[in-house]
Formats: sequence, C-alpha cells, structure tokens
Amino acid sequence: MTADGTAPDTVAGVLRRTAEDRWRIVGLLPRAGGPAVCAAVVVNLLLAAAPVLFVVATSRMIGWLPPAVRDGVDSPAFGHLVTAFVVAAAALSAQQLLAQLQVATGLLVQRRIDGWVADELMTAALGSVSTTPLEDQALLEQLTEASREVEHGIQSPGAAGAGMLALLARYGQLLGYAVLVGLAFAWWAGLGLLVAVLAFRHGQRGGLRRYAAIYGAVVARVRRLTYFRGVAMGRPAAKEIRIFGLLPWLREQYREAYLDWMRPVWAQRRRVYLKPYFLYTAVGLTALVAVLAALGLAGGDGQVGLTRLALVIQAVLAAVQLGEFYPEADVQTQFGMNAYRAVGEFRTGMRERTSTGDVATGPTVAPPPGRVADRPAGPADIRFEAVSFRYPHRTAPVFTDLDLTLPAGACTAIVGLNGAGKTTLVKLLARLALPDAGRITVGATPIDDLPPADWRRHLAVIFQDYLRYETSAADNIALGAIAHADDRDGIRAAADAAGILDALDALPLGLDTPLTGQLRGGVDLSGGQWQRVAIARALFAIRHGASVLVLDEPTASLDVRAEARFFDEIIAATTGVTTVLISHRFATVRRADHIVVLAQGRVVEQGSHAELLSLGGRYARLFSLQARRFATRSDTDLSDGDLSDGDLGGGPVDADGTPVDVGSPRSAR
Ligand SMILES: Nc1ncnc2c1ncn2[C@@H]1O[C@H](COP(=O)(O)OP(=O)(O)OP(=O)(O)O)[C@@H](O)[C@H]1O
Repeated sequence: MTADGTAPDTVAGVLRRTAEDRWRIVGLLPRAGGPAVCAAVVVNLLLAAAPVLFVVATSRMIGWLPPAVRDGVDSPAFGHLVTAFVVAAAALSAQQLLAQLQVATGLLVQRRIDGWVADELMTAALGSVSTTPLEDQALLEQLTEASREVEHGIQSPGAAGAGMLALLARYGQLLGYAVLVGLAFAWWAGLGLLVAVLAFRHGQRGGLRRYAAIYGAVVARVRRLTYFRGVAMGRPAAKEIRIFGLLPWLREQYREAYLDWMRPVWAQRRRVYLKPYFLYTAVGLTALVAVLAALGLAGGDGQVGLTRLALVIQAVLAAVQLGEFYPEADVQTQFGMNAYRAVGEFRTGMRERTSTGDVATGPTVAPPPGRVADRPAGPADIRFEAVSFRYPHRTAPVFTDLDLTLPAGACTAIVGLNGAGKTTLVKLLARLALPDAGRITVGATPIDDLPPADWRRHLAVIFQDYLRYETSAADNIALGAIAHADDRDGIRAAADAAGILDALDALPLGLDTPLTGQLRGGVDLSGGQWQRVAIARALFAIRHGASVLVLDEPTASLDVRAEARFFDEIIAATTGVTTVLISHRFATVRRADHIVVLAQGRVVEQGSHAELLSLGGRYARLFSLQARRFATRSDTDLSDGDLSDGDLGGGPVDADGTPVDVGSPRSAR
C-alpha cells in the first residue's frame, strides 16, 4: 500500500501517483525562470495551432479547387484558392521554424532546471555533518540514480520539464482537430476522435510507464554494469588488466551483469507492452471506425460539402497520428519524473537518517580572507572521553569507551593493526562520523557545541585516500584553504615544505600545470609526488589558521630518503600545531612526542617511543618485528648506506636485532 492507502496497482493509485509525479515536475518549471517558460509555452501553443491551420487551409484549397478550375484564373474562386495556398504554405513553414524554437526553448528550460536540481542534490548530499548517512546502500543507490540522470541530462528532471511543455503542442493539436471535427461535422464525432486517440496514446504511454517501473526496480543492478564498464575502459585499471590478462574475465562479468539487469525487463516486456497495446488499440479503432463510418454515410447523403469532408478526413487522419509515441516528450517525462522522485526520496532519506545533531548548520563555505573563524581559545588538548562508535549495518563496534588525549601542540602517533580504527578515529575527530556515546572535547568545549564548519576550519586532514584534483598544481595545494587561493607565496612555501616545489616548477606550466594526464597540457604525477602535494595542501591549511594537522599514512608512498627526512622537513614546519600521525612505519612513528597503540577498540598502550620499548608490550613487539625484518634485509639485500638509515623499518638495530633508539622526540628538535 502507498502512503495514502491506495494500492499501487489500482487504476486510482496509478492515476494518483502519475498526477503527483507530473505535478512535481510542473512545480519545477519556475526554476527555469518566467521568461524562458513563457517563451516555451508560447512556442508550443503556436506549434499546436500551425498544423491545425494547415489542415483548415488545405481543406479550403480542396474546396475551392473545382470552381477555380471551372472559372479560370481571374475568378474569385481562384483568388480564394491562392489565399488558402499561401496560408497553408505559411503554416507549414511556421511549423518547421517553431519545431526548432521548441528544441531551443526546451533546452534552455531543461538546463536551468537541471542546474537547480543538481544544486539541490549536492546540498542534500552534503547536508549532514557526518558522512554516516552515505554509508547506507539504499540511500547511495537513490543518489546514484538521481545524479546519473541529472548528469547526463537525457532523462533528467529538466528534460521532463521541457517534455511536459512539449506535450502542450501535441495535446493542443489534438484538441484543435477534435474541435474542427465538432464544428465541421458533429460534436459527438469530435469527442469520439478524442477518445480514440487518447486510447491509442494510453496503450503506448501506459506501456512505457509500466516498463519504467520494472526498469526502476532493477536499476540498482546497473551499478555493477557501470562498474565493469568503467574498469574495462578506465585508465587506472588498464595496467592490471593487461598484466593479469583479465579481458575475458571482464567481458564475462560485463555480460553477466548486463543479463542480470535486463532479464527481468525482457521477461515482462510482452506483458507490459503488447497486451495493453492491443487492448487500447482495439478500443481506439472501434471509436475511429464509428466516426469515419458516420462521416462516410453523411458524405454519401450529400449532407457534408467537399471542404468540410476534406477538413474532417484530414483532421481525423492527423489526429490519429497523435496516438503514437512522442519522441520529444515521452521517455523524458517518464524517466525524468522517476529521476526527480529519486531526488526527493534521497532528500527524505537523508533527513530521516540524519539525527538532530547531524544536520549541517552555519555556512559550509570557507570564510572570506582575513576573517578568522571562531576558535577555541589558545592551543588546547583534544580529548576522547568514553567514546563508543559502530558503523551502521555492522554488529561489532569499532570503539567502546575509548579514552584518549591528543596533547596540544604535540605530535601524537596512532599505531594499530589493520582495522584497529585509526582512520575511524580521525573521522570522529573531524565529525565525519558521530559517536554513539561519549564525547570529544577541545579544551573545555565539546566539539558538538562548535558549528561543524567552524570546527573543521581548525583541521587540516589528509586521509589515506586523499583526493587528486584534476586541476592545476597550485589549486591542488590552495584547496586546503580555498578562501586564500590567491596566496601564491603561501602555495609555494607549502610546496617547498612538502618537498615538491622543484618538481612542480619543472612542469610545463609550473604550478599552473593541470595535474592530470586526461587534459591536454596536463601532466600526471607519481604516487609519492601526489602524496607530497596532498601534504602541501594540509600545510597550506595550517598556514591559514588550521591548528590541528592529521596525516593518515603520510609516508606510505614516500621513498626511503623522503621518509627518513619526513620529520625534519615536514613536521618541523608545523611546530606548535597539534599533530596526529597515523602510520604503520615505525621510522615515521618513533619520533612522535606521544605514541598511542589502539587494539580491540581501546587504547592499550601509550607513551614515548622509549617508554613503550621499555614496557616490552605490543608496541615493542611490533617494532622489533619490523626492525628485525629489515635488519635481516639490510644484512643481505641492502648495501646502500642511505637505505639502512631510517629505512622502511624501525631504524638501526643492534647485532641481535634489538632496536637501538636514536630517534629524537619531536619536542626536542
Ligand atoms: N564505511 C565503513 N562501513 C562499515 N565499516 C567500516 C567502514 N569503514 C571502516 N569500517 C570498519 O571499521 C573498522 C576500523 O576501520 P578503520 O578504517 O578505522 O581501520 P584502520 O585502523 O584505519 O585500518 P588500516 O590500518 O587498514 O587503514 C574495520 O573493521 C573496518 O572494517
């Protein structure tokens, strides 16, 4: 049952939902702007009138033809014939011109509506403080469906709006023909014609509506299809596909995904299209035959003159053609309405899944340059107090009563096995996920009390899966503090601190080079160079007021020398900034002021590198495991002295593999 209690498959239910969907699209029209919509309405009404006028004029031509032939070129009948011809020709030409104008005004309306809907969609998608609602697969499917149509603009809400306006031309025409038949012959015949054509139309359009419903029910399966197509044709996977010879496998996966998607649609096609089509065609034909039979009888009896006979026959034939599929409106309105329904459902879904504290308040854009965001006074410790958190649809919590302090102005390294919750900790800190229990405070202030946008302006976070923006190198750095994008010196300084300035300067357009191989004149970077650009982005944010730096696996792609110098070159540039460093690499971790070991959703050990080693616990075991591995490798494989100093492992070790602590804590640098 639907919300209004109407069973979805009853005629009333279908009519009601169709009317609601259409009304929603009509409600979108003002978004295209009054003048554009008015122009489109006028064009479509004229496009309705022109063919009707053509039928009238050509019928008059037929009527005047016998007397004109009989009386010669100087006769008034010939004059009427010429006038009718000119009107018919003008109506025909106008029709051609108006068809072009219909496309142009339709596109304008479509683009404006789609722009507005895309905006709505983005606002809804970013409307929650946390990213948790977007972990919900049902919601993600709605977002995918809605954004796909809006993006492609073929079956989008905007196309539906333009399609609705185009229907004015078709139904206006139909009404015109029915009125002509009514005036020239009989009103019951005009009505009969209307019924016949609408029955044909219903057979066509209803089939499309049912088809769209079946298609909509399996649309989630398109995702797999799109995924395999993307993998097969996209650049990122090109190497692996070749190396592992995956083309046959991919082809098979694609074929299976396609069949999985289309099979239910094919299975039902006959039911939804063919049977109703025959039914409504039979009804339409009956009504049509009745009208034409009555006309034939009246014509035979001499009750209807030549002009009127020609008029009615032409009107009926032209009207019958309107019982067909409308390429300029039908698919657009049907699928565009579905897309807009998906937008609405996504918005509602976001609202429902967004708890009260999860609604973004305040501006989400960066403040103008010069305006310092409200900030907690002075550097302050950040505390996780009895924080519990579990992802939706997961049974096991990531954290249970987590207590943790990130000391102000110090560098805290977070260590733990895969899946221990390190990245989740950062999401909680950035309010991209909200605790189920407990709280996070900065100084004495719970971060929940700060407007999310303001709190996030204090953070410079580079996640493991940081973004590689397809824009210039300078922009890639400036996006850390977008309001200061014109601070060219700052961008250069951040790039320099991240050790990437020379490489960027050497690009064809220097810092203005687009960082992508997909654009002409663009250049792609290596993984390590990208990582440095991302680090530079965070440093730029720090330069413009962020006071908490979070780097998730910042040295994962750095070469051995760069990793060894990471602290001296990068972390040194952020003295006094509260820094959180997540890393599996002890050469990076060991120099942090404070090290926290996470396991089973809690802090199991914490202290300095030396303290944790002397504790002989989990950290010491992990450290010596990594150090021993590399000590063995350095004995046998590595002859380069540079590599043995601060390499991928824990640094120097003594003869039996026990790590030797030579790393200076950050506070002592
Ligand atoms: N979006 C998500 N939805 C559901 N579960 C998730 C999600 N992200 C992470 N998890 C789960 O939460 C737990 C912690 O993940 P998290 O990414 O925080 O670990 P991590 O310590 O950063 O791991 P790694 O060292 O591999 O990066 C894992 O069990 C993971 O499977």
